[in-house]
Formats: sequence, structure tokens, C-alpha cells
Amino acid sequence: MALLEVKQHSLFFHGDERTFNILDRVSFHVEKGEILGIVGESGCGKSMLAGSIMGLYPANVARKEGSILYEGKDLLAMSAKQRERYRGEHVSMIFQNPNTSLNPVITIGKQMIDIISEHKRMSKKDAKNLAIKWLGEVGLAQAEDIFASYPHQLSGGMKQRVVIAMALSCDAELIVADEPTTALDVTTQFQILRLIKRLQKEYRVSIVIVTHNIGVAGYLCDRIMVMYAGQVIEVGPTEQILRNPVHSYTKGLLKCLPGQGKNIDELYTIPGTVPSPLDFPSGCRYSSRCQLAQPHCKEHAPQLEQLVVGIYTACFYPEKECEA
Ligand SMILES: Nc1ncnc2c1ncn2[C@@H]1O[C@H](COP(=O)(O)OP(=O)(O)OP(=O)(O)O)[C@@H](O)[C@H]1O
Repeated sequence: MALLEVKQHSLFFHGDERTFNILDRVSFHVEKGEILGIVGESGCGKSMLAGSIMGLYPANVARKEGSILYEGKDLLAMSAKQRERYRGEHVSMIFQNPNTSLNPVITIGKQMIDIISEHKRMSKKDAKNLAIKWLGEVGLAQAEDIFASYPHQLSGGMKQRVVIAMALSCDAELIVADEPTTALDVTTQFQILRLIKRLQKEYRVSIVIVTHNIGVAGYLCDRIMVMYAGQVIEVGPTEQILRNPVHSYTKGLLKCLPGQGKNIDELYTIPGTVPSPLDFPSGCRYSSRCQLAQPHCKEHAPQLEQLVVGIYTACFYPEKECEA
């Protein structure tokens, strides 16, 4: 059984005049010890889906459909209290901005002891030792000094390491990381990505990483799931997605990656923008930007279907080559 299995999950929101759809029949799974990357441009619904996996929803959600099964138990059928327990015991979230997870007026050490004590029965002294062990484990030299520091005394990269240490110190089985390196400078980004990769290998934790950067997912993930306008449009093993993508949107995302020696003027961008959820096209949601789109694509919505084993795409013309 997969650790996490999301089936036909849709989210509808209350708008000013009507309800509208943000996630549309999203289905995927995460195996134990796997890293899955959720990739797409801004506004594709990645963060909303990350929230769903955590059982966290904005106040204006009108309707949730489908199921989100964690070890076979459906989050959507749980009470708010059960979902809180699920978050406490099994999953942990890493946000783009580490300050979201850290209290500015409490030392790192006290925050870590509090969080460890919530999850494990142990003396304060043992919790302190465990916290310091984890601070060292995530590459923070002088872990004792970090333990005694306040968040504002640390750099962004150091704070993100602390947040990772917090997640692992509570034995989270699934970590949901929403753009965990986007706020960091390029060098620090690489260091944090390398750290996540090393820790995942060592502790066999499952990770869902949300990123707009398909290169980041390519480096870190076992499989990549590409989203567009609230729908999954391609899923497959990382090698396959990087070398032989089948959906023209995925090809476009790959083409946007900066190459060596390219300056900003030479970078490719996919023409057009992601449609607003208030205005999703009725056929294929990518059809207005797709150079392969046929009249049929504007009228009918392709379903996510298995092309070959393990590779799924929602496109009527997946085999065709295109410029993007
Ligand atoms: N509380 C809300 N009520 C209504 N619409 C929302 C709400 N939060 C987000 N949205 C809309 O839902 C869509 C998906 O947003 P989401 O933040 O999940 O996208 P994303 O792919 O994570 O993009 P980004 O990387 O910019 O966060 C967007 O069109 C966004 O404007």
C-alpha cells in the first residue's frame, strides 16, 4: 500500500458570485521513502494541493471531493481533531519562508524542546540532547550556540536547516516542502537541496516537494508530477520526464530552464499565462497556450491516462513533437 494515495481530489471555493474549482480530480500516490516533485507555474494549484495533503484548507473552501488516504485512512473523512493528530504524528510541513514555522521571540532550543516533547516522552535533558543532535545532523556547526539563538540571529539558510531538523526530530514519515529553497540565494539553495537529498536517503522519509523549478525537481525527485490549472497533466519517473516528456507543457517548462552561458534575454518563457480559476477553458485547460492544440482540444477535456507503465498524461496528442 502506498503511504499516501490521493484519488480524484477536487476543491471548490466560494467566490463573489459562484463557487469555482481550483483542484480538479487530482490523483497520485507517494510510496514510502519516495520523493515526489509537484511542478508547475505560479497559480497551478501546487500550494493548495500541499495544503490538502496536510489537511489544511483556507476558510473559503466550499466543497472537497475525492479522498486523501494516508496509510489507508481518508483525511477528508476525519474530524478536525483527527486531522490535527495526523499532522502531529505523521506529517510535517516546510514552507518557503522559514519564519512561518519559527516563533521570533523564543529561542531555537526552546522551540525544539517544545516540539520534541509534544511527540516523545522524554526528560527535558534528553530532549535538549536530541535537539542538539539534530541541529548537528542538518549541518549546523556549533549546534549548542544555535540552540541558544533566536531566529533573527540566523541566516535564511540556517533557519531552513533548523526547520528541517524540527521535522526530522519528531520522526515525521512524510514531509511536505512547499518551495523550500525559493527564498534562498543560489548557493544556499544548492546546499539545502543536497541536505534534503542526503537526509532522505539516510532516514528513508517520504517527501513531497512543491516547486515551480523543474530543474530542482529533476535533481531531487524519484518521480515528477506536472500540474497545470488545477489538474495533473503528466506524471512519470524523473528520468523520463526530463529526457522524454510527452506533454507540450512539460516540454515548455524544461525549455525555460536556464542553460550555461545564457543571459536573461535569451531565456525562454512559455507564451501566455495560467488561466484564472474563474475562467478555466472548457476543453483542455492548456489549449490556449499549446502550439499543438486542435479544434478538438478546445472543446473536449483530455483525461489523465497511462501511456506506458508508470507514465501518465492528459493530452490528446502526446506523441507529437513540438517546438516548445
Ligand atoms: N483562499 C483562496 N481563495 C480563492 N482562490 C485562491 C485562494 N488561494 C489561492 N487561490 C487561487 O488558487 C489558485 C492556485 O493557487 P496556489 O497557491 O495553489 O498555486 P501555486 O501553483 O502554488 O502558485 P504559487 O507558486 O504562486 O503559490 C490560484 O489561482 C490562486 O489565485
